[in-house]
Amino acid sequence: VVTSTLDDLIGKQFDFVVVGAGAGGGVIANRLTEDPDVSVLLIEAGGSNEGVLDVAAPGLVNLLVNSAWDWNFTSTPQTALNNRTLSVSRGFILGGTTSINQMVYTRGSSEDYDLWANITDDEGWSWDSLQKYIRKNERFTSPADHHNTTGQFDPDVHSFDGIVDVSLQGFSTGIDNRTIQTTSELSEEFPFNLDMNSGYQLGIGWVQATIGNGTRSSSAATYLGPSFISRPNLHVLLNTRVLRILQTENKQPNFRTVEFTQDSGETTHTVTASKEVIISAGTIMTPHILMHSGIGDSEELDLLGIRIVHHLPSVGKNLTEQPIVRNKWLVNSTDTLETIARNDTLLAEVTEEWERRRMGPLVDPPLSFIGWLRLPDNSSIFQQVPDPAAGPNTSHYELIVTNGALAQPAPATGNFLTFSTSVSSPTSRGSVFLNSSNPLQYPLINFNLFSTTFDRFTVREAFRNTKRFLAAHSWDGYILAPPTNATTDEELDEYINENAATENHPVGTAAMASKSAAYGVVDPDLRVKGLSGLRIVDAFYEM
Ligand SMILES: Cc1cc2nc3c(=O)[nH]c(=O)nc-3n(C[C@H](O)[C@H](O)[C@H](O)COP(=O)(O)OP(=O)(O)OC[C@H]3O[C@@H](n4cnc5c(N)ncnc54)[C@H](O)[C@@H]3O)c2cc1C
Repeated sequence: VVTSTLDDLIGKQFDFVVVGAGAGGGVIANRLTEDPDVSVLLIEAGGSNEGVLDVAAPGLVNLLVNSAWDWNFTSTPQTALNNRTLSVSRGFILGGTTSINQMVYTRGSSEDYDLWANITDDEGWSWDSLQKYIRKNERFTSPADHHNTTGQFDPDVHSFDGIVDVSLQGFSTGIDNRTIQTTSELSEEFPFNLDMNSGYQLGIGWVQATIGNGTRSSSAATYLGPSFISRPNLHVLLNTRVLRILQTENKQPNFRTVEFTQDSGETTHTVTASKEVIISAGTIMTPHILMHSGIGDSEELDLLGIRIVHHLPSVGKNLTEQPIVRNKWLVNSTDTLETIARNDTLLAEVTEEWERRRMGPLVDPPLSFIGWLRLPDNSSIFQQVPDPAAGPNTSHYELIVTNGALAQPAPATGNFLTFSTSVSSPTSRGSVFLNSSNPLQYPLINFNLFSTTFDRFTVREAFRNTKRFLAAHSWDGYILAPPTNATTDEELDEYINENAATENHPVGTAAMASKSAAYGVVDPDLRVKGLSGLRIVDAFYEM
């Protein structure tokens, strides 16, 4: 049952109540209801994804940021970025952020998972242990144009019978050959990687995206899609905002009661799970709900007049984000994204092609290659700070190659090539904290971007390295002008400070730590430390 009407649930009892239907919530509600004797209520603040063209058509993804499907959060002023505030997107719709994201299917490096296992003291989080779940999730399918994909991925590291569709690019772009040629021309610094999802991520390779038949394969379309949603034991309540989790019995510390509203707080209701509540509201809203429930740093919550029920100081701390700069080169071509974006007739034509045949430029998100790269081992930064990457085969920065400008709306004139550079192993940490004791008010999100010398050094070097990539012969005659003439550290910093944004990959505010660690929000079984009845399943990260 998918409903926005509370009356549809009258008389029903739930073993589990899951808060938030994004990546984490969709999976957990689906897996729990595999057992017909287990009943689940999944509560989502946003509305249905049904029939939303911009969500379904991958090429329209840039219209989703700052739309009605986005929570539209804003960060606090970022000191290192000329005090600019940054927009923070999160999906406000069934499927959560998987309904508005860029769909890139990135598993990460095997060393990242092994670090989780190490820190949590739980082998279950290692790369090898997680393989069976990674495979259960993935269904690798043919791209929209059904081209021959030999040499573009490694079938051995994929599964072909999971739940979420994954495919390679389905519409080739004018820069594909030049990019591939550069990986042989400059193979030492920018090697081709046949499949960056093998556990060995370093190099440049073809993007794999959570797309099937040219259509977004979100958690709403898959785990909560037609094959599962009619289960009589699965209930989804839309347009419902969870405010707090309440202590169920006066027996501390059991939290199984969820308080919510459907009319901006005018009336509130509660539902109690007979077994457990699972919060899957994401990196921004999970700590927000916990803190309003009195679970957090007691001194800090006291200042807001929130009654403390469980002192857990790590809640909302450790916010980790990957800063990105979208570097835009002016190019000598009209075969780029802006040609379609600024011509309404052409846009209507490609939209019709997508609607009728699931073909054409709208079958892909606006990127065709990704690179995961490291600073050289002898970089001067490593004389000042230890290498923060999870291991020697894990990247420090990411390159994202787009055949056009990513600005929305498209620039009025000119054609572009964007090489976005992002710090993939950032060391800056920020926090999510409350603005007031009113759970309907948005929290204060402070990423604290570029508060470390490592992040600053890496973003500068990533830009310099990108310039070397584009100086290869493969790009002869293509590039007309660089995004900036900056070359010194000071000049580059000015450019970065005006142009850096968040990559919308925040993690860490409900961090996982070992059972014995005094810090962390959840243990390796995802139970909130020191409480019973309450787990967190969303974008976590180790402290
Ligand atoms: C623009 C953009 C592009 C991205 N691109 C990529 C990409 O290409 N590849 C990739 O792997 N990742 C990408 N990401 C990140 C990725 O989508 C997220 O990391 C992931 O979806 C996080 O999953 P989650 O379950 O933690 O939270 P979400 O998917 O955000 O789910 C949380 C859900 O909880 C709901 N919720 C929150 N608060 C409440 C409340 N109080 N009451 C009820 N419901 C609530 C939300 O509405 C939402 O549905 C991108 C993100 C953005 C914004």
